[in-house]
Formats: sequence, structure tokens, C-alpha cells
Amino acid sequence: MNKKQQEHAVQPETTPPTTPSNPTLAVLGFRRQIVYHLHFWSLVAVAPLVMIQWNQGHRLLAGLLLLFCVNAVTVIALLRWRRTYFLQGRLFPLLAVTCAVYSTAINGHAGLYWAYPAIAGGFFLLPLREATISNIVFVMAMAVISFLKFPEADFWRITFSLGLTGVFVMVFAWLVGRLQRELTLLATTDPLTGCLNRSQLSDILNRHIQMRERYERVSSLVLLDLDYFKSINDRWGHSTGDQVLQQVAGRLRKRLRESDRLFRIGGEEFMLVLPETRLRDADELARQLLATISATPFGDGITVTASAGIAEVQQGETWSVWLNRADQALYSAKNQGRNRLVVAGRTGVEPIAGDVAGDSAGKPAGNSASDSVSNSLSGPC
Ligand SMILES: Nc1nc2c(ncn2[C@@H]2O[C@H](COP(=O)(O)OP(=O)(O)OP(=O)(O)O)[C@@H](O)[C@H]2O)c(=O)[nH]1
Repeated sequence: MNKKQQEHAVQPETTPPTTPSNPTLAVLGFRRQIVYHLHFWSLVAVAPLVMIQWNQGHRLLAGLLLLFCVNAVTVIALLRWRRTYFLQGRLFPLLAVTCAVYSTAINGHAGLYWAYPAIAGGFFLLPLREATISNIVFVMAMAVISFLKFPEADFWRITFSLGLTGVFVMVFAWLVGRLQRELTLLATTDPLTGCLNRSQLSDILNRHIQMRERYERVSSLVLLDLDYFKSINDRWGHSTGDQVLQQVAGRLRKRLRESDRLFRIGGEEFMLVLPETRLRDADELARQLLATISATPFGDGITVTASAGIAEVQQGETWSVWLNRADQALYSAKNQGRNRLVVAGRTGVEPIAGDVAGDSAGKPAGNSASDSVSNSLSGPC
């Protein structure tokens, strides 16, 4: 195993995950925790009220509160044992708002106090737009009830304090949501090229493995590595190397479909996951991509070539075996002189014989660094 293969060596898939390695899963976990805690603490606060309202003869309100508690218990149980919940937590705000409005109508101020946590809960459970609209309707309903039930001065206080609470929580929920999205983006993409990084690699490859197992849908994997990239850095400097990497990513992206996934999985190594793509089509695409990279110089004449290894997902294999087969094919392409592609065989040990050579296979194998890097990069790329 060479140095690069060691770097790519994938961890055994049986290692139990302690913390989520996938940032999207981490965010999902964060959201589940919010849902869990909101339901748990609301249950603690609301459960005694069922009895209180029942004893006071408010049977309908007691029934609504009981429904609220049943929903909370169900969501808590589902989250605990199934790691999922239903209706995206929508029943909580719906019941909370209904109880608060009705309780204010029959209990006056005693019911009004529950309107404040009900507003906050909505913003943490519903999508922002949905929470904003439903809370505007809620504040309006509370304003009408306050107008009918309380003195005018109270009506204004209630309406403005509820409105202000809504605005504060909305701004907070919006900032948290933005922060989540930005953190997810930062954690899942490579800042230099904008490609996906390795964080979601296993998830995405696993999805394609499942598609193969369940529905016989075939995906292919292309590992693409720039040749002699070190010499670009050595000769033109790291920032020029960075520009080349950015442009390579741009050229690859231009040629790919929406559904294809482009990763940068190492310094100068990219990985393409091609859904619904058989080996023959992946081979054709990879040839075009290698040509896209080598045909036009970068900047003012830096010519770069690339090598690629391709593997179609096989029935019964794991994602790491699939990736390793593509990796071995890439290794083979490098060994055979670079600037070419090799298609992995079914077992991954031996590449398919004769299925070798990129578009520019006529070029002398083993392009020297000075062949690949011929001119200076001047001006913006
Ligand atoms: N500019 C730049 N260089 C990088 C980055 N990441 C890795 N590299 C460089 O990429 C080079 C990779 O060198 P090697 O692993 O020897 O590979 P190579 O020179 O392309 O040779 P072959 O792959 O065998 O054809 C090293 O010089 C790294 O410093 C990056 O983000 N920016």
C-alpha cells in the first residue's frame, strides 16, 4: 500500500459511532434534543394542570391538556426508542396555542401566562416561516380575547408584550437556524474548492450501496488525481496550486449533472459519485473529464494532466470495498504512467485488462513534471 492509499484507507464500518461523524446528522441530533427537551419539560409543567382544571370543572380544557400530555409522552417515547417523531413536532405548538387561547378565555390572566412559552415553543419546533405566520395569528387571537376580557390598558400591554416576545424568539430562532446552516456547510464542504469533503462520504456511498441492494440501481465512482501536482506547487507556489485546484473543481462541476456528487478527498484528489451510471458511461464521462483538465492550460499555460480509477458498485459489497477498488484502479493508472484511466474489475484486485488509457493515451507515459508544467500562470485564473 503506497502513502496515498494509506491516507485513504477507510475505517472498518463496524466501529460503533460515539458522536455523529456526519455534520448533517449532528444537526439532526441537535434538533431532536430540542424537540425532546421541549416536550419533556412541558409535560412536567402541564401534567398537574390536567387535574387542576378537571377539579375546577373545566372538562374541555382538562381534555385538551391531557391530549397535550399524551402527545408529549408519545414524542418522548418515540425519540428515546426510535430516534424519530411524527408530524415534525407540529402537534405541540397547535395544542399549546389552543390551550392558551381557551384557558385565557375562561381563566383570564391565569391562562394568559401560558401564551409566552407557547410562542417560544412554536419557533423552536416549526419552520421559521410557519412559526412566524402561526404566531402572528396567535397574537391576534390573544389580542381579541384580551380586548374582550381585560381593561384597555391590559389589552395594549398584553398585545405588545406578546408581540415583542414573538419578535425576540423569532430573531433568536432565525440566527440559530442560520448558524446551523453555516456550520453544516463549513463542516461538509472544502473551503478552497467548494466540493464536498470526506465528512459525508460514507453516508453518500452507503446510500448508493442500498440503492444497488434494494432496487438494483447501479452507480459508479470515479477517483481522479492530478498528476505531479507537487511540481506545480514547487515551481509556481502554493497559491497558484490553489488556483489550479479551484479551476479543476470548476471544470469538473461544469461537466457534471445536478445529481452527481463531487468530493475533494485529498490534496489534489477528487471523487465523483455518479448515480444511475453504468461503468461504460462512467468511463466515457471520466475520459471527457480528463480531457477537460488536460486540453486547456490553466491561467497562462500551466498544463495539468490527471489519472482516474473507476468502479461500478457491485452487489453485496460495502462502500469501503467499492472505494478501495476505485482506489486500486487509480493506483494502477498512476503506475502505468499517469494521464490515463483504469477501470476496476469486479473483485478490485485486478483492473480489467486492456481497459486502460485516457483520451491522450498517445502522450508518452510518465509525463515529467516539466511536461505537465510548462508555463507560468499569470493573471487571474
Ligand atoms: N496548493 C495546494 N497544494 C496542495 C493542497 N493539498 C495538497 N497539496 C499538495 O499536493 C501535492 C501532492 O503531492 P503528491 O502526493 O506527491 O502527488 P503528485 O505530486 O500529484 O504526484 P502523483 O499523484 O503521484 O502524480 C503536495 O505537494 C501537497 O503539498 C492544497 O490545498 N493546495
